[in-house]
Amino acid sequence: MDSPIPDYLHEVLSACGADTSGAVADYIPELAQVDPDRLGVALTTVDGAVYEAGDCESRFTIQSISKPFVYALALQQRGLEAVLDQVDVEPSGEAFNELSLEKGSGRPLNPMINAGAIVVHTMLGDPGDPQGRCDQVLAGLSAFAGRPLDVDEAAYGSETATAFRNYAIANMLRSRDSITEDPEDVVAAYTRQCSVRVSTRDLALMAATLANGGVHPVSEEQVVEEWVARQVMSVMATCGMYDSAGDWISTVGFPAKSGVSGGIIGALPGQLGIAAFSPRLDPHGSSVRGVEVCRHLSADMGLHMMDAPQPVRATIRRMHTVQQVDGSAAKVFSLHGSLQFAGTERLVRDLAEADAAGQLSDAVVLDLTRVHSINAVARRMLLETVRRLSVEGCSVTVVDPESTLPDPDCGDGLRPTVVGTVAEAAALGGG
Ligand SMILES: NC(=O)CC[C@H](N)C(=O)O
Repeated sequence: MDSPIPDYLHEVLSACGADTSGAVADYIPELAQVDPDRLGVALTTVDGAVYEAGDCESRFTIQSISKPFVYALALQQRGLEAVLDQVDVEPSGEAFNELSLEKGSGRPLNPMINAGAIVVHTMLGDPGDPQGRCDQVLAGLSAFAGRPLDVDEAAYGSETATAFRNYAIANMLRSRDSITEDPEDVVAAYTRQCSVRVSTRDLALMAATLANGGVHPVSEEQVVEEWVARQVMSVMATCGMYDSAGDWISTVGFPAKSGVSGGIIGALPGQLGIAAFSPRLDPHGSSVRGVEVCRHLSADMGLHMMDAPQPVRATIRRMHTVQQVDGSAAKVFSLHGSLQFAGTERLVRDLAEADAAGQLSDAVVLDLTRVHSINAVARRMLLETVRRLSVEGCSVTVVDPESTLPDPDCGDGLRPTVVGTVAEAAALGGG
């Protein structure tokens, strides 16, 4: 059987392909030369499956899509505090190339607009070493892509010759000591960052690395730590689409970043990296058809982050009573799915209510056979509940054949009995 997913992606491209509105960026002369009809989409799961349709192999310059990744590298190298000290994380509601700084602090508003990205760029490597910085940027972006990338020298030359706006921004930053090097050198190095060549497929893998907590889905390299990926995706969600960020997050609903060469990425934490490419841009500087492709994917595939997940009561699959060897009854709570705060709260509440109503027998069995993961807060809540029940004289047995709750230490020297099946729990009970 062939997977239906590539066929679906082809359908999305046909649905979006007819729209020829917008215009290629021409403030960078080299970008005005590209074939405006190119269109591609790629989707990568966090375990490394890549699906693509259309033009996914041809290369284009990464432009502003470099910003979240270089922000990630700076966070990893300098730490959150040091980076926040220089660049805030507030949506600007302005165009990407606005000459603006935050009132009061004088910092650029966020790292997704040029002012912020230029400062973040200078935070990598050793001060006064633009060459070393460019090497680090290229190595870092390559690690995110999982293959060695290169720089499009023609695009680089073309942009540095016409980067008047960025020179103005860099001079503004220099006048406030937000950057300390020569503004022209800084713009040149930042422009090299924007001129790194990628394919749509590369971008999908880079986005998937963020979605996968900083680990590349194929090379399995931990490119940045999990907290870094979280910080970057948060800022992409609020600032990645510049002055259309609010519309984007309410309609499409996943963290994203666009660039003036026509690329756009989306990262859905724990699930997917998405990339689309089509050079004609809307007035915000984002790909017209790339945005449309993302809208389709989000609507068809249910990718909006704010879509309510399954009702939490689903955590308790079944509640029943079993007879133990000594003839007494034990209450069995069979749980399933992935335990987080809300689902575990429901279990704790049911236990507390049953206890208060005198309906809880002296033996309780927590059956985790069908639970596939327990996060940190759910673990703490479960162990504390076991501890409290034990202190009240209730014997708690945990059925955990796959060790989903390893080392169940409740504190105070208390540990529940752990067995592999409910039958084993009943065979132990009361005896
Ligand atoms: N939005 C973008 O992609 C802008 C990147 C471009 N290199 C610039 O700085 O102007």
